[in-house]
Amino acid sequence: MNSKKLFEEAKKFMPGGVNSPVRAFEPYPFFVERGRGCFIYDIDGNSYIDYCLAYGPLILGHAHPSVVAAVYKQAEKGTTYGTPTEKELKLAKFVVDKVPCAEMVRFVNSGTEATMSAIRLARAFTGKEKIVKFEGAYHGAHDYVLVKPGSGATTLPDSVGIPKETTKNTILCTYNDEESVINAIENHDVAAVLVEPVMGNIGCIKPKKGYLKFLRKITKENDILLIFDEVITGFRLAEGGAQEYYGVTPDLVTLGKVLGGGLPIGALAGKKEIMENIAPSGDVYQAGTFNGNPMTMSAGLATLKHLDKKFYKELNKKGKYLTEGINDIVEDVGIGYLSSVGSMFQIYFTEGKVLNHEDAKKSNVKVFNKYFKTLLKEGVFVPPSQFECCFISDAHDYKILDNTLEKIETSLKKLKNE
Ligand SMILES: Cc1ncc(COP(=O)(O)O)c(C=O)c1O
Ligand SMILES: N[C@H](C=O)CCC(=O)O
Repeated sequence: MNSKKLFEEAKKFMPGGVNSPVRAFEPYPFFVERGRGCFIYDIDGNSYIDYCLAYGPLILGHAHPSVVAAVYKQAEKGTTYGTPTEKELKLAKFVVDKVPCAEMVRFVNSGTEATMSAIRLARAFTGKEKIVKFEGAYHGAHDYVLVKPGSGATTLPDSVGIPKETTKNTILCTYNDEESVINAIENHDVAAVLVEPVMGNIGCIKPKKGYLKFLRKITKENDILLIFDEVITGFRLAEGGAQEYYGVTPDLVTLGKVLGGGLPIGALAGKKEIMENIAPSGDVYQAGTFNGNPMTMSAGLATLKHLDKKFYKELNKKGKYLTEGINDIVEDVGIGYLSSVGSMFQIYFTEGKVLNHEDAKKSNVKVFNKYFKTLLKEGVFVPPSQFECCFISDAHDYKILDNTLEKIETSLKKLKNE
């Protein structure tokens, strides 16, 4: 069966034919046969250079030999026990060692669980209920944060099925804008400011100079916890994530993606005095059958052992090479606006800078969709939405990057001439 037929069949058995909305694109998503290095192969015999990388986790590329070996070795010993293993301790020590704000860690199974638990913890610790979130930021698919979210929900109305009682405590602010945060804090008793330090679910938007420092200062002065949602940026921008990259230390961090080496994971970490409020040492309930799963811990450890300072220097150098190349193309051809940081990037089809959700939403989605389809035909897979972010892995070499630049140029020239 080919992808088209499988998708028709899948729609009969799974809502929309997929298990996460962003995966469904027109006319049908390709069904994957396998992945290797920077390539993903579909069941129809096509291969693509992959810049989606499963939405971020695959920093070493697909099926890295040391990750495969670690997972295989663990599988032979059992896949889950419901009782502690030394691997959890090793990964927790790794996080504490590398991530500036992390003194203790709780492993969960997804970024969604991580932010949900971090908010609960922040509310318990501060005794307050309101949280600030930014328009266009995505923190997973739970009720507290599905208010003007990014990612697959960007172009949809806010999800139905969420009680108003739940979201009345979620205060929306504008990213890269000081005034909206000052107003929110003046008018509400805020427990926590939750921010993606780099917005990675509305494309890719960097914090303007000093913005994260401003958030740190204003939260500290008002007894508000600052939570960095580093599900994307954690172990992506630097060993210590965005907090190391930008030199701003939050009170709590949520992690996921890269940390699990391609297996499902989430984590929350932070100062000991806050983290010790989590059960069983404290009264904030958090639990999970698969928390700290040994398969995930193995994949995480096998991945993180490659991620030292030298690794990020090289990865970010590749990021600079590719994005400078794209920027030149965008300027020469006269279409698109590139936004990037480290090994993360996105092209918007809009005039002027993209500093927040509103700017991003001005992008011409129809043009983006054409760009996506042309690139796919050329053998390059970027996430199928304007409001997702592209990633580079260690497996993308310079020859591949040059090849990608040629294909992006072809695709943008086609669009320009239409
Ligand atoms: C910044 C951010 N937070 C939270 C999440 C939720 O993570 P998950 O999809 O693992 O639940 C995501 C991605 O989905 C994310 O990008
Ligand atoms: N933007 C999301 C995570 O970063 C994409 C993953 C998903 O929702 O399937």
